[in-house]
Amino acid sequence: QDKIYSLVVGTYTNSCESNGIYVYDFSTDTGDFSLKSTSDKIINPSYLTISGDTKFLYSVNENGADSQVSAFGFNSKNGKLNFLNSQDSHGADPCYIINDEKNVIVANYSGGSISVFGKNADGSLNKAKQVIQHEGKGINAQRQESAHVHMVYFSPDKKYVFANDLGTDQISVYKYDKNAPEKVLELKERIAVKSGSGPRHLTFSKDGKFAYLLQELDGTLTVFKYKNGSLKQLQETTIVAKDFKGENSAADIHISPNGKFLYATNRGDANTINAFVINKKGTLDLVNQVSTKGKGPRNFVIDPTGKFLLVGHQYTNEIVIFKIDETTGKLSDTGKRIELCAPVCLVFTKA
Ligand SMILES: O=C1O[C@H](COP(=O)(O)O)[C@@H](O)[C@H](O)[C@H]1O
Repeated sequence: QDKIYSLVVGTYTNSCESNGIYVYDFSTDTGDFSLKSTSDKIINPSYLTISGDTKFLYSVNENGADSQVSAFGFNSKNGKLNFLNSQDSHGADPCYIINDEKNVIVANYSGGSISVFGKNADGSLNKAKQVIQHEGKGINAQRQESAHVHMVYFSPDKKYVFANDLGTDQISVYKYDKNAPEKVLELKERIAVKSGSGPRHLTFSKDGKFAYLLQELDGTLTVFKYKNGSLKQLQETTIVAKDFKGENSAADIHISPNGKFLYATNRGDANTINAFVINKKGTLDLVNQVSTKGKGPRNFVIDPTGKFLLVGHQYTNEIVIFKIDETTGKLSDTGKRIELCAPVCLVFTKA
């Protein structure tokens, strides 16, 4: 019997014809899929997050200075979305969103800020209860002219929130108090990373002892030992091939559910994905680099059973489905494609 999960995809709606959010059934036995529902037409729900009980979905609506954050009721069986409400994002171009049972937290890229929204019992969102403005710049005049928060991410124990700022080359570590009426986030420290590298996405090892940071502007991949909100650098490697010439635009990073392999993508002129083995010390050994078979691999996801890796291509308008070799970590193209406009965020949840 097939194991079926829901695959939920957030898209841009301003570059081609898209309703916004698309929900598919996905078989982790075969890699086959079928569309089961879409949202009504909404503006650029490029990033989304689903509540732990799968009853609610929260998305950003990237729209310059007029950006919003939206709440939906979600039926993970039939994929139906029921719009609840929207709130001002309090920062231009929100590009990452996370949630727990109490709050929704958003990274505003162009605005360089973080906003925290309390949840109501019916899943809808209150107005922002905390907005933190990052300040500063970096050495890359075009891309680092001001703060650009690219990701907010819970620590494995959810006691901290990490905020990667591409504009200032810093990871800000915030203590997280989910029950606080206003001051949910309190700055613990700011960690400087390589100048001009542009911190973008990070992930933690399965045992929570290591963190892996992907830097967009130069393709650096930094490995840290992690404990109680503190990061200690262990290794600095790269996703850029030695002979590569062209623009880098590193994008996304994830670890396989068995904890053995780490994958990271590069956009720009590369459009590649690197596979690494995570060794016992938490550091990375390169397995190989392959083409993602499209342009603009903005995000990717690994199915919950670890058999398939799906890459969303923002510019070639399709999700490419790779099979993972569970012994070596190598990817092979299944030839299966999900065609849709400008896919960005891919999330698996129970069906
Ligand atoms: O300038 C912008 O950049 C952010 C981040 O884009 P990314 O492709 O590097 O992830 C984007 O979310 C926003 O729409 C855009 O205005």
